[in-house]
Amino acid sequence: MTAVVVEDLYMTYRAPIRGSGWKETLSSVFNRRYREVPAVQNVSFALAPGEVVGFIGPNGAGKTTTMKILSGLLHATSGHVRVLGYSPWQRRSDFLRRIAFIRGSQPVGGSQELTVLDTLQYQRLLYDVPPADYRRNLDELTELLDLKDLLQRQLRALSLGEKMRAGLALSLLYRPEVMFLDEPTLGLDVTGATTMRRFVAGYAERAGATVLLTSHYMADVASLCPRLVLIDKGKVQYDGQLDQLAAKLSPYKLLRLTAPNADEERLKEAGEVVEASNGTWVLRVPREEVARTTARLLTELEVADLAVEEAPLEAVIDRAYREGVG
Ligand SMILES: Nc1ncnc2c1ncn2[C@@H]1O[C@H](COP(=O)(O)OP(=O)(O)OP(=O)(O)O)[C@@H](O)[C@H]1O
Repeated sequence: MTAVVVEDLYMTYRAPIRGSGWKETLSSVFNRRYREVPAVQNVSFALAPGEVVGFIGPNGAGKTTTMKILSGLLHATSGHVRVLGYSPWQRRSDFLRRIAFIRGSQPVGGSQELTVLDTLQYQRLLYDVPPADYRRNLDELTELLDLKDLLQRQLRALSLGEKMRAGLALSLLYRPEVMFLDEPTLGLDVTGATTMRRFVAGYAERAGATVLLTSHYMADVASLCPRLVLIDKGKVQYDGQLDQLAAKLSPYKLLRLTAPNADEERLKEAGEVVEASNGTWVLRVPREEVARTTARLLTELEVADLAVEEAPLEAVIDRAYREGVG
């Protein structure tokens, strides 16, 4: 059984055309015209239960639209979508109890005057969480998300990182089996983002949850997602393993070499020098020549340390966005 199935998904928004200037604005009130904005075109992919998959693409690629369709907030123009066997747009309560859609840009909705604890209790009633499960889950989430000092505070008084932790607790209180995470580390500091990643990975593993995650931060993708679905202009450009994408798009590897007495001119013959400081060099070497170049450097130089690294993921993804995956 697959957790999420998307086949031939299309979504077109109907956006009103508004004129500029008061005359045109007034006339567009009485004489409405619309234009069709294609957001998702022929998207297909499937997620197995327990898979954690990165859903990435440049701004406006169609990621949030797809997630809104998968969580039932939007009805697709056409195509076939199933999440845990349900049609999401029907928004049946038993479906909603098994999924969570968490957005870094709006981590907690509802009244901002309520305290975190009140909101959690309200959530318990809304999602019909049995009292014993509620207490157990709340204790666990309080510990893992460091919520103790936040429980009595009003939502409106929380920082972005604190709101995100509260938002996660609200969504995970009912133990969803599928999570759609839309930029969960948006605006978080380094520690906040690391906590978030660790928490998501831990929850997915413990609960066996399926996770589809969008992020513009490659550190999220690299640390959480062995598989990527890359979309651009509403179409899937790549669906496969992250490391295979890196191998395909980056014909180079980096050799990080510490050799205090090395001659830079000699190193330039081995590869392009991209960094040099205090006896440590980073050379960019064509992938197919890495083994030969490494062996040569080790025999010719007095090498204190040598490591072979993949090109940074940012560079790989930037290339995928600019030039396509091909
Ligand atoms: N309510 C709407 N009405 C009209 N067009 C929309 C609407 N929402 C999104 N779009 C358009 O649909 C396309 C896809 O938008 P979407 O928000 O899904 O992209 P995204 O990949 O999530 O982008 P980002 O990374 O910037 O959040 C864009 O061209 C966007 O302008």
